[in-house]
Parts: sequence; C-alpha cells; structure tokens
Amino acid sequence: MLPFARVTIVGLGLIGSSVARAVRQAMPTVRITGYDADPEVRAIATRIELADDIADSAGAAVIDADLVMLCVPVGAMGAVAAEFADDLPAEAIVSDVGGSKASVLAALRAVLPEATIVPGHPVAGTEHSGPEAGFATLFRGRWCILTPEEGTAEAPVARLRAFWEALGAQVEIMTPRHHDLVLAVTSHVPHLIAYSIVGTASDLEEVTQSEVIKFSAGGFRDFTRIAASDPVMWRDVFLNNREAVLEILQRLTEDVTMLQRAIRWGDGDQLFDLFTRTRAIRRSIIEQGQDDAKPDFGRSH
Ligand SMILES: NC(=O)C1=CN([C@@H]2O[C@H](COP(=O)(O)OP(=O)(O)OC[C@H]3O[C@@H](n4cnc5c(N)ncnc54)[C@H](O)[C@@H]3O)[C@@H](O)[C@H]2O)C=CC1
Ligand SMILES: O=C(O)C(=O)Cc1ccc(O)cc1
Repeated sequence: MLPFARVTIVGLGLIGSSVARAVRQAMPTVRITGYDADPEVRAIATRIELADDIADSAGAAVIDADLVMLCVPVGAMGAVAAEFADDLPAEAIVSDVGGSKASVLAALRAVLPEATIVPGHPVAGTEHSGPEAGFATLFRGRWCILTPEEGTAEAPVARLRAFWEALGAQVEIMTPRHHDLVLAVTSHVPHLIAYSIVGTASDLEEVTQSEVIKFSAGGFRDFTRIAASDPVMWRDVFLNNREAVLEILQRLTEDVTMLQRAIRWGDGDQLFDLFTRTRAIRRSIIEQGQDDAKPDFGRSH
C-alpha cells in the first residue's frame, strides 16, 4: 500500500522538483499537486509537466492533500504554512525538506498548532537550483533524517519513512537539535568555509581573477562548486542554525589556530598526525558507500 495518495509539493526548485520526479517514478498513481510563489517557476513546472496540477495559491494547493511537503528556503517555511493554514485538511501530514530543523519546527508549530508535523531533511542535493535542476534519482542511496517532536504518534512517522524509502532513501530519526549539530559539522560549516575561501581568493588584489581561474587546482575547484550554491537557501540555513554553527565555528577556529602554530614552529609530526587521521576518515566514508562519486547511485548528474 502507498503511504500517501495525494501529495502537495510547495516550492518547486531543485528539491521540490526532484521529489515530484521521484514520486512520479516510484509511485506513478499518486496525484501530485505543485505550488511555487514565483509565477515563472509555476510556468516552467506546467510546461515540463512536473505535477498533475499546478495550483496558483498555497491554499488551493493543499486543499485535498494527505501529504504536504514544504520545499522552500528554511526562512520561508513559517510564512508559507501560514498562507495555507486555513485550507489544510485536518488529517493531512505536513513535512519539509529544510536543511535546518529546530527553527523550522518552531515556525511551523506556531502557525499550525493542531497539525501533524513530521519535519525531514533529505541529505542529498547539488549546487544547482530551480525546477529544471531536479532529477528523480537524487535521493537514491542517500539519508533522509526525520526529526519528529516528542510525543508524535508512530503512524505518521512510519508513513513518512515509507515515503522516503519508496524514493530510494535510507531513513534515520533524531531530535531536531541533534540534527542541527550534526549538519552544522558535516554540511553547514563546510559550505561556510567554501564561501569564505572563494571570497578570500577573489579579494586578493595581487592575484588577478584570471589567475584564480587559470591555476585553480582540484581543492579550490571543489570549493567553488559548493560556493556556487543558492545564496537565499544558504543565508537562511545560517540564520536558522546560528547556535550550532557558531559552536562548530568556535571549535574550528581553535583547531586552525593550532595548525597555524604547528606550521609556525615547524611541528611536522602534528601536521602529519592530523592528515593521517583525516585520510582514514575519507577512506571510511568511501567504504560505507556515502561518497557522491560512487557509481551505483544511478545519479543522472
Ligand atoms: N539545494 C540542496 O542541495 C538541498 C536543499 N535542501 C533544502 O530544500 C529547500 C529548498 O531548496 P532548493 O530546492 O535547493 O531551493 P530552490 O531555490 O531550487 O527552490 C526553492 C523554491 O521555493 C520557492 N519559494 C520561495 N519562497 C516561497 C514561498 N514563500 N512560497 C512558495 N514558494 C516559495 C522559490 O520560488 C523556489 O522555486 C531548502 O529549505 C533547503 O534547505 C535540502 C537538501 C539539499
Ligand atoms: O552539493 C553538495 O555538496 C551538498 O552538500 C548538497 C546539500 C546541500 C544542502 C543540504 O541540506 C544537503 C545536501
């Protein structure tokens, strides 16, 4: 049995359009309704037949949904939920894909006091955005973290789990706070470092823009890929996961200072020990099959 029959996707960018494509592929009988605040995105979604129906308001989009999946930047979650609050069917489950969880849950709960809310985060994406950047296989072999509130009934969580598993993801459950700390280390601060190093390189007056491009070796090129990620999405993630990001940045700053001292004092052993440990971490990530470059994810990008 399918976990949901009528899925509404609000926000039809990279993730929303990937959810739509993946649902079409995995559960072709599910009726998909889409909505996006941007009329241009709605027009593209209609042209590429992303959903069975593209609504022209958030309220109209949710009216007969049994799952409402919010795929907008985390700073817009509360506002869009307030738009459809009066039209949400009592038995519908509201979920989301936002990259930070505690503040999204608080924003949704504030405007949907009675609704069944099961927040989620598929840990899968790219540096691209918009409805044409999505693809059906994005979630295959990737994690999706669900962060239900304490006291949430088991049934809606089990339905969300079945939904993401049908799209090819593996599901893990944790508290919103723990999610935010883990993702601060594994995703948010790495993105901040990328934005920062690419900004630093482009600010260096003695190194011209063309030299940065011409001599960008592998490491810098990798940073430029994630530094090309959507500015609105990432601005919102940092403003919505402040506490955990600041905590990890503080630790990082201390560790960088330690490396600075090791370099200054010629402490090669300390550098060697760290680089040996980090190489082992990379190798264990690959062994666990969590590397993007692994060929059998069937990714089309
Ligand atoms: N990009 C990535 O790699 C990943 C993103 N996420 C999360 O997915 C969410 C969406 O990100 P993307 O799809 O990458 O962004 P995107 O920029 O491709 O799409 C977001 C869409 O939301 C629409 N939107 C914005 N405010 C709205 C509102 N108030 N009402 C209706 N529509 C609105 C925009 O017009 C846009 O089409 C974010 O919360 C992000 O944290 C989660 C996993 C990976
Ligand atoms: O493109 C990359 O390297 C990513 O890290 C994708 C990504 C971006 C945001 C998320 O919340 C989860 C995954």
